Amino acid sequence: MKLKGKVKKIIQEKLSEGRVLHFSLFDPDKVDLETLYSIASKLVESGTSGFLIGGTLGVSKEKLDNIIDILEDFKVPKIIFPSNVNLITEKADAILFMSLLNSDDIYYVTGAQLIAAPIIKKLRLETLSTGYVIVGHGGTAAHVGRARVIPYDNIELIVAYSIMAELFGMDFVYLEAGSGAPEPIRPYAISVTKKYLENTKIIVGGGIRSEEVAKELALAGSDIIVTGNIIEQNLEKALKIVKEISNIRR
Ligand SMILES: CC(C)=CCC/C(C)=C/CC/C(C)=C/CC/C(C)=C/COP(=O)(O)OP(=O)(O)O
Ligand SMILES: O=P(O)(O)OC[C@@H](O)CO
Ligand SMILES: [Mg+2]
Repeated sequence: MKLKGKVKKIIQEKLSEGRVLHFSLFDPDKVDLETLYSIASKLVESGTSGFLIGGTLGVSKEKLDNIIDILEDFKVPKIIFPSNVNLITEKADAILFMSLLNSDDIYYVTGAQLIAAPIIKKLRLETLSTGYVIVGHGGTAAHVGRARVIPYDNIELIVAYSIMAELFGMDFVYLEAGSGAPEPIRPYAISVTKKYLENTKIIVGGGIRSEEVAKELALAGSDIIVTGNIIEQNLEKALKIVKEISNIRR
């Protein structure tokens, strides 16, 4: 189902009900196209609120388009999680229009966004403006994005970057520990950051592999929790995480 132009509204409505959202990340370089539909339907049944589609290495627009075609029927938004300008497709409902705020490479701060902006405008693709901030382990995204990775326990820097995102008027700040990170963003970092933000919502992802951690991050103030690897590695566990998050009311 096409949800273009309605994605931000859907997210805001769900958050205003006191809910915490779960987004499922599909990495086009890793998903098995044979099982994708059934995995997606189990995730939707368990309460996932969105599909993030994106990856760092090995991701082509063709792979991206194939995945969105398979996910088309689901009544949850298909949102591009871009690693570069080649991953813009009108098949998606929205794109995280993101800037890697702690990158040392201007390309990932405003360079890719300059190229992408006119294309996105022409395609009338809905944008979720996002300050992408890589913390801790960082993973492939940190390497490719030449991020000056913030230590897990440097709360002051995490807060400062999050305030930056808000002062830029961004819809979201995405606190990223990196795909497959050995440990996730600290709940304490979330709860402190939450105190400083009025409008910008917090997305957290990277290394979230248990219901307990997901619940802690949700109760600490995360608005959207993203899991990727656990879906690929242990679907049962992933579904438990989605259910745990979906049952939370703040
Ligand atoms: C706005 C547009 C079109 C582009 C912006 C591009 C930016 C800012 C990129 C930041 C740096 C970067 C490489 C981000 C990747 C984000 C992402 C898709 C992470 C998930 O990647 P996984 O594929 O799960 O990680 P692995 O490759 O380690 O599996
Ligand atoms: O794959 P995981 O470790 O769940 O991370 C999700 C996302 O934050 C990766 O960019
Ligand atoms: Mg990948």
